[in-house]
Amino acid sequence: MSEREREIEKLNITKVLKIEIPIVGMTCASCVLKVQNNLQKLPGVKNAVVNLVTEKATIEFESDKTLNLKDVIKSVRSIGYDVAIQKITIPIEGLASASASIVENSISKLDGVVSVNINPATENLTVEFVSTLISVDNIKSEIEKFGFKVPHLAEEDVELYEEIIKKREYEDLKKRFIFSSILTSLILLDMLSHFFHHFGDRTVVNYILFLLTTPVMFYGGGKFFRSFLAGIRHLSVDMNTLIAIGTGSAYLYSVVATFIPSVFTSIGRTPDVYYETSAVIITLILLGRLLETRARAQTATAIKKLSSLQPKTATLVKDGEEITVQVKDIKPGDIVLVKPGERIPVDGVIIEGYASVDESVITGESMPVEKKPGDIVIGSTLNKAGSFKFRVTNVGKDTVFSKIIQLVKDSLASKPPIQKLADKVASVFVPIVISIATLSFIVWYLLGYGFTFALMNFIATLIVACPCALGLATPTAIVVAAGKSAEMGILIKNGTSLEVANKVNLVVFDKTGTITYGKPEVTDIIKLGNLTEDEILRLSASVERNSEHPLGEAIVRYARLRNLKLSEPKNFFSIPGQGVFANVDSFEVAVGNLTFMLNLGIDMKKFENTIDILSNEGKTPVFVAVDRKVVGLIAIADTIKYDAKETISKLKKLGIDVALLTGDNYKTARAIANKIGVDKVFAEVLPEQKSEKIDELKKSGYIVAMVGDGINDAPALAKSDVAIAIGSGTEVASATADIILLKDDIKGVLQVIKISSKTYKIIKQNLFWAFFYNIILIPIAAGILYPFTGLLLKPVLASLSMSFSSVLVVTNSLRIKKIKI
Ligand SMILES: Nc1ncnc2c1ncn2[C@@H]1O[C@H](COP(=O)(O)OP(=O)(O)OP(=O)(O)O)[C@@H](O)[C@H]1O
Ligand SMILES: [Cu+]
Ligand SMILES: [Mg+2]
Repeated sequence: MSEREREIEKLNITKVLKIEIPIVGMTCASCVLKVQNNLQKLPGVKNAVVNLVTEKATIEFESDKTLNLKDVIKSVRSIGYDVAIQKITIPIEGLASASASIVENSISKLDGVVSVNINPATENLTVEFVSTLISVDNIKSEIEKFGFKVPHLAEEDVELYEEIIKKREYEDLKKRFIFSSILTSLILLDMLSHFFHHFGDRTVVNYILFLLTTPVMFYGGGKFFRSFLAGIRHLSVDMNTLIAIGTGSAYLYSVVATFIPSVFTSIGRTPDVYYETSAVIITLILLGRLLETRARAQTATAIKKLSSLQPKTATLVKDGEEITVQVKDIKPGDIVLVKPGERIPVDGVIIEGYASVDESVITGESMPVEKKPGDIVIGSTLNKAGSFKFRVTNVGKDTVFSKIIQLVKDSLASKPPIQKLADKVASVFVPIVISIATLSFIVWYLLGYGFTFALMNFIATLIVACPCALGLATPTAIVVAAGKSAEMGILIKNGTSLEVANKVNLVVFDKTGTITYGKPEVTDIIKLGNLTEDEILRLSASVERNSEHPLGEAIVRYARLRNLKLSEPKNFFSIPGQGVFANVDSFEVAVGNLTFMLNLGIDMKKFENTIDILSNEGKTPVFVAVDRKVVGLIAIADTIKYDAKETISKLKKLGIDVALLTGDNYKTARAIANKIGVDKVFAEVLPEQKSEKIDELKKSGYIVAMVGDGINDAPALAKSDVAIAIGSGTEVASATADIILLKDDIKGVLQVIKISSKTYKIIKQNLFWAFFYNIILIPIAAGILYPFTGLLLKPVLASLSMSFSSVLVVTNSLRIKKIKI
């Protein structure tokens, strides 16, 4: 069983619920791990994944257990981080103190509500809640249940709220940075001028430096120390530990030297101070975080843009009148009017009028699609011209567009294997670094290089080793890649497939509906007996009426086109991969391929030539036998997709093998394969054998991407290493696939492979920078090269390079946006 099959099975057995919680205050890979591990310890939690870029924890838990939000918050807070909690104050008219407690009670029981507080004096209700779990509207309608009137609240959008928190955090960071940098420049000014050293009293200077540095430490770097202290209580270490120990040790030493210099003078040492080291490091780290936050915000722009495309209001037609309503109030069955230039609010079926719809938000294809009554329209797509009414089918979370956004968001909560490895390393990294730094301090001190020298190496080692970039390496790349591909109409459901897609060396294409448009048409009718063409067609179409096979549909359609009157088939049965059989009028009619005819005991020798001629043209010959006698042959052909040939030659140029997999006869398949430049053809494969074929290919050493329609080909897709479902724009969720191409052409396969290899390359570069770079610099910072070359890494340089490495990693990830395909 493949990992995916196992996953599907797992999902079926115990129903797993998933919630998303926004977390604030995480800075690095070890923070992510700490939060993850802590959440995982909560009872009932099956899995917790934290994304540093979206700053969300996705918690999966068994549905028969309830997850207490308070426990989640407690668990997050206990290690020094916080859940982003939104607070809203709602004025409620006539809230008597008697009913107040009832309202308070029922609201506090809602999922996602953290606390409720009623102030009877001001008639205000204050609710703290987690915006990913409950909306202001939910709270509002709960209050209204008790008959209170809630005034119109400012349209509080969940996404928007997250922006506000992020912005507030950013502004806060900026304030701290500006404050620290001013004080730090004063400190450096003093250092450079040596003014006071020449003219002033040394202790006075130290006092001034103390006064300048202390606010930098505890206001500027306050967060690092708070998280450090919270971490100590749980014996957990992270980036903050390194920064706090590094800058704290220099600071503490200086404080002692300033206030009780006798401690040092008594053992014959000068009471030196290192205030500037601490201040500069803190300021540089703040600068790095500031730049990184800015770059990080850009990584998710594509996804944000996607969410912002959902319209807020719509025109509802009710009793002949047009009223403007909120989109969230629309229900299935409602009739909605859409005018030119408007976005279609939800999914539905046109009942009146015509439209020319730009579906690029879904498919990435900007050519408008013409729509008429009976056609499906998808919410959030743009009506360019024409105005129409449609009946609503899906609203809210059920719309295609919401499902797409959800899939994109889900993909951000998954980690590719390469990151799991990095996580493992990160979890042991910090304690190891602390040991190395301590060891280097002891060694240098014992070797007699002096206290200052030992201390500076100690600090430099701690700071340069900070793994903050490690936590950004993968998620930033994945967020950019997910956004970029969504823009092109590609949904990558998980990080693993992104990693595997990059290693694929064989792409297997299903034929019907994948290489071809899947709308086969009758091209020839050949008489092989006494019946007329129309009679051959009428009898076969009468049988195929009951078949759902595209070939059958083509025959029926053609018969209808010729206005033939079809009969009712009796005793219908179909044999997958062969054909169909039924009694029509007084005849026994069989319609199917050569195998089917042979199985019916019909001698087919004399038709071999005809079969060859048609097959070599890429047509599928379908025989019609009446009372076990072949009376005719219907040739059916499907159009090859316009971009098949080009895409396949580009895939081959990348060194990837390409194969065609079909139930159709070998010659027809071969002819089509030749037209598009495919060498490997697996034909006459019965539907249930397709997955065995994939298995076989995998065993022979291929890493197989299977491209199919996601519905008929589900078993074969499930077996492949990377399952790519094509053109299932409206079936987003049902498709068994890792990657969904929303557009009905096959270029997407090439794009997927290019995006994944680019992303994977960037992730590898990022991990290298974030990690090996640290590993190389740690020994240098610890002073290993000093005895041979005199090379050392000053603490200030160490903090520059650490800050630089996270900015570099994020900026590098942004390069995925620019990929050209
Ligand atoms: N309803 C039918 N009417 C006529 N022929 C049929 C029917 N069903 C199957 N066949 C015959 O069996 C063959 C194999 O069918 P199958 O559904 O396995 O593959 P396919 O649809 O032709 O191709 P692909 O595997 O690429 O989807 C068809 O090519 C056709 O010759
Ligand atoms: Cu760091
Ligand atoms: Mg088929």
